[in-house]
Amino acid sequence: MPLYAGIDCGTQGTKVVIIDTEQGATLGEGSAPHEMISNSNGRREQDAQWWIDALCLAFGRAVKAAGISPADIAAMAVSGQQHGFVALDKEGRVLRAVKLWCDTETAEENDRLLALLGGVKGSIEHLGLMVATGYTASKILWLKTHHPALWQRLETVLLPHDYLNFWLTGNRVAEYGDASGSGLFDVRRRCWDRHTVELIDDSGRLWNALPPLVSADSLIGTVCPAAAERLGVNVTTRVASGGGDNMMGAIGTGNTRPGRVTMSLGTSGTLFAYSDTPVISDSAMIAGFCSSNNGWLPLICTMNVTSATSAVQKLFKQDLVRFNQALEQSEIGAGGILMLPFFNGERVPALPYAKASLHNMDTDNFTEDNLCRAVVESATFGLRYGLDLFRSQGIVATEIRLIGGGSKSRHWRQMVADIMDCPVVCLRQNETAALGAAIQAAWCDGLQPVATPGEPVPAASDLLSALCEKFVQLDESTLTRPIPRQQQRYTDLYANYLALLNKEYAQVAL
Ligand SMILES: Nc1ncnc2c1ncn2[C@@H]1O[C@H](COP(=O)(O)OP(=O)(O)O)[C@@H](O)[C@H]1O
Ligand SMILES: O=C(CO)[C@@H](O)[C@H](O)COP(=O)(O)O
Repeated sequence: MPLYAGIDCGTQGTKVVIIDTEQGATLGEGSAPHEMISNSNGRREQDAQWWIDALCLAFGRAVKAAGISPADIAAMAVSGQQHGFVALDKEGRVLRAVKLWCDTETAEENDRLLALLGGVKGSIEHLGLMVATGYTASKILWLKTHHPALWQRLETVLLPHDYLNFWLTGNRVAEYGDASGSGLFDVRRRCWDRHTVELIDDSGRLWNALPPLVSADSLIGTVCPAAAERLGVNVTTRVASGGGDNMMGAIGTGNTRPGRVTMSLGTSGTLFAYSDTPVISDSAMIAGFCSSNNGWLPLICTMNVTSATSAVQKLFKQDLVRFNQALEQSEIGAGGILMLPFFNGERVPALPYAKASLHNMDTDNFTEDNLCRAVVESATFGLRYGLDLFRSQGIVATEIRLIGGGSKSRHWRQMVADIMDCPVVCLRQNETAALGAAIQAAWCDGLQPVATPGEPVPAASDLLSALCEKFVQLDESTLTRPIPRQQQRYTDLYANYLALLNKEYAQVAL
């Protein structure tokens, strides 16, 4: 049985999807949550061991749901939240808690690095993108500055998905798509950028700590005995390159060729579109990352989507049913309340030091329902800001493929359609990053000459298209079109949001 597993280590949890390529079916899914260490300095960290424990739990649940023996899984791949910094010592021990993509404690180090690179222009010249707070590079400079003793023990720099690959196989490698979000990688030449690396550290320690790069269509090894025992798989189970979660979300939404736009309403909000050629945009806010199918993936990321909505949900001790009720019961515009949802600083626009704020409250509109609506509207306005940047680069969205936890809410889907003035649709398989990883595992495995003895190895892009065709299906029941009256109302409200943003952050070029 040709079975493949996809593992997605997201911010809030790990999800696993198991597929059967012969039947073209998803057999089972499992998930397990993660904790987060945070403080008001912008610290956002996780213990790498939590990911392994969640992986094992979610994997076991998916295997059980699929009703298969894990020993029958031919290959697997890992998708991971981007930009985290896993620092390993020589023995493969993790040196400290992992700073995540949403950590803004290293904003100062990012400012320093950006200045050393020669500002936005210099950063784009060297890397093809602007280093942003949240990327791995400033976290490395932070470790060197604040923890010199740990710095002396740094042997390898890994991203979250690379670390899980290391746990699975014992191999320390990186893959182009995820590596392109490190801030140490030249997206045009697809290699580590020595100049940037040496601005952080010219002793050779950092350069030597960067793992070799592999292309997205590679297998990186087989499962090592310790991991095989915990997962119940064979030591012959192959592990594919894997990639960043947005890169895998692109595969899992069929966004593997130009002309499609995916939007994710996860802990972060993202917007991305595939390109066959490097995308060095006029706007430094668009990150021209590489994809995890050997192309490019221009991407916009906002830091406050379900992280912001869950903060309000938690405040009112609501479950998701009650939260959605609040969206249903409140009116467009939240009675006039406007929020800037920057609980966590922000990447797009580049406001790493920003804090969230509420505006325009009076005794009438200050209700639980309005506050719930205000946070969802503001998080969605943040993505509209991103979509306008895409549109200004000629990236056309005629239909948005909507993924991430928030896309499960029909009220939120309607809001996205109205605010973006574009139809939106979800996928039948909601865990698109985990599905993308499972597809990538099948893809890499299918490209091996030994996989189908005697038969020619298919062209890489043909095989990937065929797999996407088989597994990526739109859920037509979620197709949501803009409602003209609501869309018009949101045009005005979005203008108010932009005016507020400009007023509050006039000192920043927005
Ligand atoms: N029906 C829903 N309505 C609103 N928000 C939802 C709904 N279902 C899930 N979510 C939000 O989505 C979040 C999880 O999103 P997800 O994309 O899985 O996160 P990540 O990949 O960043 O870990 C949950 O914490 C919750 O806030
Ligand atoms: O930083 C980015 C993209 O540049 C984030 O999108 C992370 O990759 C985290 O993703 P989720 O946990 O929200 O899926």
